[in-house]
Amino acid sequence: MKELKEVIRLVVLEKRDIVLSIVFGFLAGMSAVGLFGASGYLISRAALIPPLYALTVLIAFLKLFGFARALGRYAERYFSHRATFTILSNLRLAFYKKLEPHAPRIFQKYRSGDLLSRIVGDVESLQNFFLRVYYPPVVLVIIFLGTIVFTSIFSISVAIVLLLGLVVTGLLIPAWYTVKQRKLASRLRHARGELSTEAAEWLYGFRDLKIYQQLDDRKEKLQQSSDDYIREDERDSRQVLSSHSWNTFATLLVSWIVTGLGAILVAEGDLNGLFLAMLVMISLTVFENAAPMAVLPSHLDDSKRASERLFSIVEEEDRGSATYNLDGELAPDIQVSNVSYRFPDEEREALTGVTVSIPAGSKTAIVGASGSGKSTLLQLFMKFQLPSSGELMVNGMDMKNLSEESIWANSNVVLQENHYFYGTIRENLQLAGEDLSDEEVELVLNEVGLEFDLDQPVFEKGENLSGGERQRLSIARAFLKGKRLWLLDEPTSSVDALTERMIFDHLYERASQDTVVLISHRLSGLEKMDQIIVMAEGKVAEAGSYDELMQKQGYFYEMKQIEKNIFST
Ligand SMILES: Nc1ncnc2c1ncn2[C@@H]1O[C@H](COP(=O)(O)OP(=O)(O)OP(=O)(O)O)[C@@H](O)[C@H]1O
Repeated sequence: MKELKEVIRLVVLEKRDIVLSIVFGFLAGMSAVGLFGASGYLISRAALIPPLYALTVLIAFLKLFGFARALGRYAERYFSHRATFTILSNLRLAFYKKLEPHAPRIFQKYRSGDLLSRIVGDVESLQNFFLRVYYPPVVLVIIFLGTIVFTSIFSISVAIVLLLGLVVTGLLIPAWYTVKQRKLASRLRHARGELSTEAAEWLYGFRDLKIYQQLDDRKEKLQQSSDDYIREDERDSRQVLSSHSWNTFATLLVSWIVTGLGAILVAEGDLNGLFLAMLVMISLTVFENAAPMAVLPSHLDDSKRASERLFSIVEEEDRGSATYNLDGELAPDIQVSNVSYRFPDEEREALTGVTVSIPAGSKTAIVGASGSGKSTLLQLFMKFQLPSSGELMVNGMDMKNLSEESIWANSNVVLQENHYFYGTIRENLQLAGEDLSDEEVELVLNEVGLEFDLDQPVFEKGENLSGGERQRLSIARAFLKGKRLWLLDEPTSSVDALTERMIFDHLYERASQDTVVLISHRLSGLEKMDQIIVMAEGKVAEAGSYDELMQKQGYFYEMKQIEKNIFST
C-alpha cells in the first residue's frame, strides 16, 4: 500500500465525512436487512392469522425500516461523495504544489500527452479510491457482523453460513481478482498513455505532418493506439463482469444453503418455522452489500497504479533541501567549478568539467557552436537541473540549497522559446508585475522598438506576432521585471541588427550594476562584455575579454574571421 501513502494521507484528512459515510452506510444496510427480514416474518406471521395489533406493529416497523433505509442511503451517498470531491481537490492541489517547482525539468522529460494523461486521467482514477475501495469493506464488515449477531439468536448454523458467505464474497473472490487484475491493468494504463501521447502529437504536429505528407502514417499509429486501448479496456471490463458474476453466484448459493439448512432445522424442530422466511430474506438482502466488493480489485489496482504514476513524476529526484532564498537586493555572483551534466537517459554528457566565474555585476557572453552546451549551462543557473557532478555556487551558497522559486522570482529571463498568452499586449507584459503603469509599459515597448497599442490582441502562443516581435515582447517583459540577474538565451536571434543594437544599448543601461549572462549567436557587439566564454562540445574552449580573445587568436578569433567572411561575401 506504500504507493497509496500520499492518497491515504489526504483521505484521512476528511475524518468527519468518512465517519458519517460509514455510520449512514451502516444505517442503510441494517435498515434494508431489517426491512426484508421483517417482511419475511410478517408474511409467515400473517399466514397464522394473528391479532390485528400484532400485524399493525409489524407494518409500522416495515415503514420505519423503509424510511430509515432511504434516508441512510441518501446521507451515505451525500457524505461519501462530498468527501470524494474534497479529497480530489486536495489531491490536485497537493500534486500541483509538488509539480510546480519541478515544472521546467518535467516538461523536458515527459511528452505533453503522457503528462496530461497522468494529471487528468490518474487524478480522475483516484476518485474511486475512497468511494469504491476505502470505506465499502468497512461498511460491509460491520453490517455483516450486526446481521450475524442477530441471526445467531435464531440459529447458530445459519449465522455460520452467513459468516462463510462473507469470507467468500468479501475476501476470497476479491483477493483472487486482485491478483488477476494486477497483470491486466498495467497494460490498460500503458495503452491509455500511448493513446493520449499519440493524440497530442497528432494535434500539435498537425501542420508539419500535413506539410511533410506524413498525416496518413500518423493517423495509422493513432488508430492503432486507439484499437489497443479499446481492446485492453474490453479485457478489463470482462474481468470486472466475471468478478461480478462469481460474487452474485456465491451470494445466491448462500441463500440456497440458508433455505435448505433452514428447512432441515425446522423439520428437526431446531428452528421455529415462523422465522425461516425471515432468515432467507435476510441472507438475500445482506449480500447486496457485498456487491461493491466485485469492483474493488479493479479500483484498488487502478488507484495504486494511478498514485504511483502520478507521484513518481515529482518524487524521483533529490533536489536538495532548498531552504535558502536568493537575495534579490544583490547582483548575484556565480561560480561554476568542474561541473558536468548529463540529461536523463542520455549517454553523452551535455556539459563536461565546466569551470567559469561570473562575478557580481559582471557582463558575460556565452558563445559557441550549436549544441555546444550553452543553453544547458544557463538552465543550471536557473536550477532547471542540478549538475550531475561538480559545484555550482551562487553568492557563496550551493545551488542545491537555494529555492528555485527565489531564483526565478529574482531573475529576468528570456529563453529561446517563450510563452505568449491569449489576451492583450498589456496582459502579456503584466506578467512582469501586475501594478505596472501604462507609461512604464509604453516606455519599455519603445526601448525594444515595438509600437503596439496596449489593448492590441495577442492570439494563443502569440500566433499573430512575428518571430522578432515575440522576442522583443519577451525582452520587454524582462526589462519590466527589473531584477538583478539577467539570463538571456539568444534573445535577439530573430531581430534585425539595427534594432538589436538599440535593444542592447538599453539593456546595458538598465543592467549597468546587475549580473548579466547572455548567450549570443552573433559575435559582433560583444566588445562591451566583461568576459566571453567560448563553449565547444560541452566544454569551455576559452574565456576572456573581447580584446584578450582576439589577441590570443584562438577559437573565438577563428569564429570571428568566419563570421566576417560570411558577411563580406
Ligand atoms: N532535453 C534534453 N534532453 C536530452 N538532451 C538534450 C536536451 N536538451 C539538450 N540536449 C543535448 O545537450 C547538448 C547541448 O545542448 P544545448 O541546448 O545546451 O546546446 P546549445 O549550445 O545551447 O545549442 P543551440 O545554440 O543550438 O541552442 C546537445 O547535444 C543536445 O542534444
